[in-house]
Amino acid sequence: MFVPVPVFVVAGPLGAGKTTVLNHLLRHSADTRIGVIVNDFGDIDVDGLLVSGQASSTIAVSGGCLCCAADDGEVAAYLDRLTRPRSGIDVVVVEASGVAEPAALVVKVVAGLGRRASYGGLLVVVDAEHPDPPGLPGLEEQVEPADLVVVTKADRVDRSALDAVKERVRRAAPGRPLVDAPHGALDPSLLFDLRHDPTRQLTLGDIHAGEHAHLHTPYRTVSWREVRPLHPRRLAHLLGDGVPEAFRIKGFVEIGIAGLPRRWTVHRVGQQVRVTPGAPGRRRGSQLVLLGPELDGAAYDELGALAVGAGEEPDVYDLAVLEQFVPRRHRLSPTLLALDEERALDEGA
Ligand SMILES: Nc1nc2c(ncn2[C@@H]2O[C@H](COP(=O)(O)OP(=O)(O)OP(=O)(O)O)[C@@H](O)[C@H]2O)c(=O)[nH]1
Repeated sequence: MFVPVPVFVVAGPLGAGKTTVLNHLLRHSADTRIGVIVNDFGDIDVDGLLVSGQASSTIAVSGGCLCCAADDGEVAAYLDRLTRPRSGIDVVVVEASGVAEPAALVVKVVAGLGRRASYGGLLVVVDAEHPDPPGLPGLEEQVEPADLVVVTKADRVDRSALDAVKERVRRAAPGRPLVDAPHGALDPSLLFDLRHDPTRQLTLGDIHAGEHAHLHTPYRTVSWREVRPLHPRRLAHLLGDGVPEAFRIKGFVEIGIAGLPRRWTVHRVGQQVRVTPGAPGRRRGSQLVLLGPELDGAAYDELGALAVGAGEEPDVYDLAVLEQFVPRRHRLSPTLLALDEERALDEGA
């Protein structure tokens, strides 16, 4: 019997943890073959690179928001491609960009289903630390159309703040399942067994299509590439608070210290900064995307100063400054500094 391929939408504001949840699902979905459509608002396809290699098939769409795509057929064409019988895909997951309006994206997806796909439901990711990022629809508006609400970053807030966020979710999306997903750890069956309640079917009328564009208007994006290695201390400054207007920074960087892992993945969400060794893809150099409602060209001045200059040689002390943002288990500088000290003692003896 022919069974249409369910299509799930994963949405939530910038940096909430959508890609982290999606990657967890991809790694823990056993034999389920998952096709993914990943949408990045910036010109550099960061999320696409972070999920590709794990999904059975990935379509990455960058440089704009799918929910505003002028061409209604765009989503339909992607779904058609992923659900062709020979692709063998069991489930499709669409990851929204962080500035998407979830309801508007769902309408686009439902309109693009065709005969081989069915709408599975909407998972909305809520960041317990930043439930209302600047310039984006508030928490209530985000979760109202959800079929499943997932809370991330409980580890970043105290109990009362977490309870307050959950209480807001319960009021805005009564009766909808609400679960924690620390570092993206969501049981895949919660998503794949989801049944969308058709009585809550959204229509374009519901989302006031005419007003929809306003939600994106305040958000600006700066996409930046550099082929020279970056200076770790200056990068740390930029990620810390060098461009306070950038609510979100993400991408891959190459650090200029001889003999050390050179490519890193970086994330900033509000005040949370995380840098981890390694980066997907074979592209050399650094690629960063900055997003924020107040962002302007001044960001390029900070970015322009990041590369290691002629005659400069960043050392392990510079690395240590960047490593304040690296999880303890990945830090190299404590070992290198201890070796340095030992060597100095030996030489002094
Ligand atoms: N401390 C902590 N960090 C988390 C958790 N979940 C995700 N993160 C981190 O939050 C940052 C952003 O996560 P992403 O998954 O890239 O967020 P996103 O929603 O896909 O981001 P955009 O696509 O830019 O909107 C990354 O550094 C993640 O490691 C969590 O539960 N706790």
